[in-house]
Amino acid sequence: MYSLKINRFLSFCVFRSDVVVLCFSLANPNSLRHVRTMWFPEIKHFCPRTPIILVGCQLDLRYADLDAVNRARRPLAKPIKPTDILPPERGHEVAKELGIPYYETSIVAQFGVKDVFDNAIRAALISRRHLQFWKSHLKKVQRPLLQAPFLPPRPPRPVVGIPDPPPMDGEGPDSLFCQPLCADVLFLLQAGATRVFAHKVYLATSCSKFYDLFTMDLGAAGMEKEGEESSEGSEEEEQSRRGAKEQAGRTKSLDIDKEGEGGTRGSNRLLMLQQGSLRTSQSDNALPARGQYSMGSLGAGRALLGWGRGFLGVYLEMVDDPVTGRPRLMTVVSMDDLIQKGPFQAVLQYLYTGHLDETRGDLMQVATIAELLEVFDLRMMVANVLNRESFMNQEITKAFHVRRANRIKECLSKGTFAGRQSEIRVKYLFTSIYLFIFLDSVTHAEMCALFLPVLDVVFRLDDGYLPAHKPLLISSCDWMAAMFRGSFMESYIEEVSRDFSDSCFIKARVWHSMLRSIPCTLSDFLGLPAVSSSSRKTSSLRAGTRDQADQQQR
Ligand SMILES: Nc1nc2c(ncn2[C@@H]2O[C@H](COP(=O)(O)OP(=O)(O)OP(=O)(O)O)[C@@H](O)[C@H]2O)c(=O)[nH]1
Repeated sequence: MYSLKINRFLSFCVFRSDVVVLCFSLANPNSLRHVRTMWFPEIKHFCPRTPIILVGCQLDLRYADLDAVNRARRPLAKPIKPTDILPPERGHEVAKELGIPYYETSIVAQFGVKDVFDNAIRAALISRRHLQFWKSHLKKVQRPLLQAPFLPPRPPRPVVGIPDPPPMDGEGPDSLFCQPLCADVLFLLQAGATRVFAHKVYLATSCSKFYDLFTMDLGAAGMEKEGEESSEGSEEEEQSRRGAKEQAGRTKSLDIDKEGEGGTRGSNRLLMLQQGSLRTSQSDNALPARGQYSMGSLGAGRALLGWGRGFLGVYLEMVDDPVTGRPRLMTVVSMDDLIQKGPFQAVLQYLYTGHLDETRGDLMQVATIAELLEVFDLRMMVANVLNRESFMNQEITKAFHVRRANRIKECLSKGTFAGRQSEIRVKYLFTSIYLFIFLDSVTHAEMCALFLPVLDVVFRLDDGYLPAHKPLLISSCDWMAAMFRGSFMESYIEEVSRDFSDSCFIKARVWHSMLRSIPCTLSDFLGLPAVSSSSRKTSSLRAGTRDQADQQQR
């Protein structure tokens, strides 16, 4: 009965047809089997001369998420299994066996429908040409053509799972100070015999003295001027000399170890700096060889006489990184010979962490240096220890962090470093991205926004550039630390463009993985207008490497 119905149907539909398009589903192997065993023989039986083309439908299901497809189907519909999906070869094999052309289509992907109709027409016209061979307009008709392959849709991005980093409990900055990876400032103590590496971003956010020092203009012109004045013996020079003497006198009065020739050597160096030379103690064997810390090669520097007690001069120089050994441009600060390494390191450590090792035997020297650097809360901590009131120091440590945060907020509200539109934009980029990384720390985010001059890494994202601070990233994130420690290319890549001559670039994917998020674009992610390629070369970003820019200009 069933067969009879089909025969009637076929004889009705196919009779006198020009072409038959025989379809099956690429997600149903039975439908292809029926093509070969039932439909093709039946059609051939009723219309032996009618051309047939074979069409595999629902091509998109070959690349689709079948779970999602099955969920969207009717509840009682038979679910499609991955084994149901037919590869292209199966259709081609059957078509070859039957001697007919083969095409694949998808309505959903809008693929192949035109191919089917174009080639069905060709097949029909070719068939007609056999019957009406004298008709000239049929001579140029082509046979059905091969179908161009389907370009599968791009697969979804793989989900990269990264576990949460272990909690650092404030040890990050401490260990960074002890192992100064990516240091960008070098303190020369004891006429260069002792070197202490540090990170500007930590010092500048905790101590206004260092903030002033690192944001100081180190133009060579200033140096030359000082030199000229020195040779001319002007009034200002006299005043400056007097200042130097007073300074030396003040320094000598400090309760710091005065053993050896420190005082004399310090005075000599003060005099040399006064005369406009930062080639401190070239004759002093304690300084590194190769003239590494003379400012001859870069020429950007300043004498700091009269600027602050304990400081002799500051200049830029290429210095080998203490961890990776690769040369980096660093700010070299010559300190007075009377400043001892141990207490000075204790002060710097406080500026990183807000903590003081109360068991130290040199607390008096620590207090003295803290006073020199105007770190008065540290001085108070020492006083508390000496007065057996060290229980109060916890509050001072808390206040240290709060005060730092407040100071940064105050600067933000005043618009420090936010002179131009592009700078403001960069500032907000900073804030957002650091908030994302240091989820628990608003302080970091805001201080990054402020300290454009100490930027040292630029992330290249899909739709813009994001400058940042390596020390903060390293001390707060193990992966960042691993990346910059030297094992990865990112730790030593230098310079992709002249604007970021001390920068390294990291691929957006790395950054996205770090954030455990795959936003389309940075601006989508942050809800901000994108930083365009033109605006990425803004002066605000150049401010990140202002030192180098000054250098290049000169
Ligand atoms: N994923 C996918 N589904 C398709 C495609 N073409 C048709 N379908 C689905 O297949 C089912 C049947 O489609 P129809 O066009 O009705 O097929 P038909 O052979 O004409 O069926 P009848 O009208 O019952 O004769 C519908 O649920 C369509 O949504 C395709 O290219 N891709």
